[in-house]
Amino acid sequence: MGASVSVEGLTKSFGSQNIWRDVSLTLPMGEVSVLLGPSGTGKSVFLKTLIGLLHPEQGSVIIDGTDITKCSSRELYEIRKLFGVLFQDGALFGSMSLFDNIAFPLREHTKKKEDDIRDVVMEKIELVGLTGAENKLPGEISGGMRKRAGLARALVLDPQIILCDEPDSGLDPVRTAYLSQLLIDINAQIDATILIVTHNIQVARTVPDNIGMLFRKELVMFGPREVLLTSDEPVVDQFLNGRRIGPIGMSEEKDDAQQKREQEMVDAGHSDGGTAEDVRGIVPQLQATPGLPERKAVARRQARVREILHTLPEPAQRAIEDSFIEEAAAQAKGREATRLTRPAPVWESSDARTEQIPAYRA
Ligand SMILES: Nc1ncnc2c1ncn2[C@@H]1O[C@H](COP(=O)(O)OP(=O)(O)OP(=O)(O)O)[C@@H](O)[C@H]1O
Repeated sequence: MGASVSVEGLTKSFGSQNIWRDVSLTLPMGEVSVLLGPSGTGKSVFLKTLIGLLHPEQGSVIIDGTDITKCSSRELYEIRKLFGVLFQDGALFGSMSLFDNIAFPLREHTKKKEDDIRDVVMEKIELVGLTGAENKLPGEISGGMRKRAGLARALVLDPQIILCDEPDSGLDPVRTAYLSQLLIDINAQIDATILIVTHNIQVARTVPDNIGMLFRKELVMFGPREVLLTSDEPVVDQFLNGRRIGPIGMSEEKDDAQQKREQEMVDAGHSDGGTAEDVRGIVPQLQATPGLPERKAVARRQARVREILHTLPEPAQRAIEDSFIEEAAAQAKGREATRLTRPAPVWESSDARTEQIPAYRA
């Protein structure tokens, strides 16, 4: 089971520039969460604060019972072993091969022999579809490959908490789909607590159990996907629909005059940049690959939603109840697919791997 992550009253500034203030949330243990927000709202700063790379001015970050804003550097070193982090740029050492980059945490934090390290590293390299590229330097491969190498490195210590900063940026849609499936499958297998920062609306709508939104230096909302995907909160609505109309502007927040001008243009027939269809609503969540354990996170999240269902607007209640029925049907189909086929996950069978994940090849 993943470790718990709880932040309370967190405030971060750089000099006189306040990034966000009074952020409180708990990442539900063993569930997948996504953090959204316009560029520059401090999502990466938030991830770095969770692992103690940046120090907040106020508030606490409790990881597995320890407040890392106040603990000793020795304790922080131990706590960091719980984490696997995929940084935005992959953060690989430029002078080391991919193999050595991925082996680095094992050599640094464990006493494993080189043979065992090789087994773990090659397993993770296969998992992310980089077999054959292990001797290359980061400068010799594409940005998407660097990203996948960063993910392999984030997974080598079998982390209880996985933080991914824009894992999909620089990836094509097919690889993004594989990556989304991979994160869901990892969660099904080890029940890790996962936090993903992304701008990808498709990922935000189909992958996480919980969604949070940073805007105007505050955490606007954080909660189960059912609640956010049916929310009328203007910022959430605008962001999930990728529209210009709404409180989010190109640089900072918009003033009323600009909002009015944009609304007039849309009323006159000019596209607002979103799709014609309203993409809000609860779309089915990605299921673990048939053959893997069912995700325990789903039942835990639905139980939380049931507790607050009566507090939500009527249309949201109806949409959520329908989504529960759909989810139960999808899970039943998954169980049936498992019973009929019992396929190994794609990366566990070498034959299947070559057949099924060519898209991950270098
Ligand atoms: N070490 C630092 N020193 C000073 N300012 C910083 C530092 N790190 C980040 N910032 C500032 O904090 C703000 C938030 O940056 P951050 O990278 O967290 O945004 P973000 O929401 O992740 O953006 P994007 O979606 O574009 O990646 C930016 O104004 C950035 O310049």
